[in-house]
Amino acid sequence: MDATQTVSTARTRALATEAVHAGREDLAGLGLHAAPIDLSTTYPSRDSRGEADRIDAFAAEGVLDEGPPVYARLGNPTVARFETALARLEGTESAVAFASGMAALTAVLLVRGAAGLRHVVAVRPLYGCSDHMLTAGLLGTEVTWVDRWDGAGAEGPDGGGATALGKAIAEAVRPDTGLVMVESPANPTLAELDLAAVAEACGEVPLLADNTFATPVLQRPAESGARLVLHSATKYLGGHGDVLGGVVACDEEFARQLRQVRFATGGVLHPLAGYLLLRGLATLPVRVRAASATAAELARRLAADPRVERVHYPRLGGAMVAFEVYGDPHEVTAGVRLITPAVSLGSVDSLIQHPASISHRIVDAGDRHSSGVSDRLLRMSCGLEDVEDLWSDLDRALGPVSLPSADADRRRPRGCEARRTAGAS
Ligand code: MET
Repeated sequence: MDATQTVSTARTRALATEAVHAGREDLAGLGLHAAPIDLSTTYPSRDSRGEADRIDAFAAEGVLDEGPPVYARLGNPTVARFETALARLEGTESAVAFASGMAALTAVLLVRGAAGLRHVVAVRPLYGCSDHMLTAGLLGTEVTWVDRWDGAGAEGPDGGGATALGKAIAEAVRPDTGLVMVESPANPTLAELDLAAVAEACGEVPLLADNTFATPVLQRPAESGARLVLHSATKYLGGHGDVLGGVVACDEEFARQLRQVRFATGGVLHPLAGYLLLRGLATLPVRVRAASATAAELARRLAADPRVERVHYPRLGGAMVAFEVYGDPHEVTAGVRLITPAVSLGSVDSLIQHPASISHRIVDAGDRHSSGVSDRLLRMSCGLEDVEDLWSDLDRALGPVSLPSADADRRRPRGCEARRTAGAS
């Protein structure tokens, strides 16, 4: 594979600088400013023997030596630039990009399944389709759910629940466990967990942390011991709601296996998507910080609003807010005019959706409820609009104040009290 794909995990430059320059270091030498988009599906060579050797090496090792990738399903130079940049931001050796976040998760499960390690330990809530893939055993996997609410009270990194959750995970691990999977902050409740404690509890089993909501701007799970960092790149990495993609940041050994699965299954990222994702990374720190400030302010206002029963906002911060209304949540999604009523997240414009109807519809209602996904929960992705305009839209959509007696303590935003400043450096 292209030499730029494997990078040193030691980052010497600040995150904002890497976001703009990683994966592009050779451009000036090429006489270019913007990254070139290579749309080739195949790559000519008059040396068939040489190509045979390179294909053998890829089949055995998941790595191509220098030179063109033979065929676009093995690799693509534009996509490789995005992979290099994302690996640098997450502080991992490598990254492997896919057509979507679900294609990326599929590849991870196939890698482990192929090694005979078909058992997965997972913590709810997870994104609805991830939950469904594991619950239904679509890829021949078997899942043991460890519910973060079960007796642990493990709602935050600082709670004693971290130990209980770690214990529950360690107890759930079997000889055929190939993966432990978590989200923090989780989709859609924004529940957090102590990634370092979970990684420790995993022992030798790789921990996959979905970092889609936090992004490497707020949190780098590899530094806490996660071997695999998953992103739906469709969200904050792309940042403009116009590109679908997924990526796994990890060590080079795992990356080689992922590339082999990607070649076999064909879930490749399109080069144009690779270009857009690379471009999206350049503004990631600025977008995430600006949208997070807006989200924190909206969380504060929602928490003080008598029409809102409960607000979920991570201690870590971030641009997502979830809240439970006393009234009909469907009326709120129907009532917004500036905010887009749509699933997905991470775009420059704000989106709101009802998880029980869309993102988590496919999860059994009982499992949704027991993992804290109430039918009255709304999930909002804050964009870059002015906070006052967003608030007036939400305020109008929430409708008239007609109250059950509101318990101020219940309405306090979870996590806000102990919220840390995002430490992106
Ligand atoms: C197809 S529904 C969900 C899309 C996206 N993963 C979200 O959580 O919004």
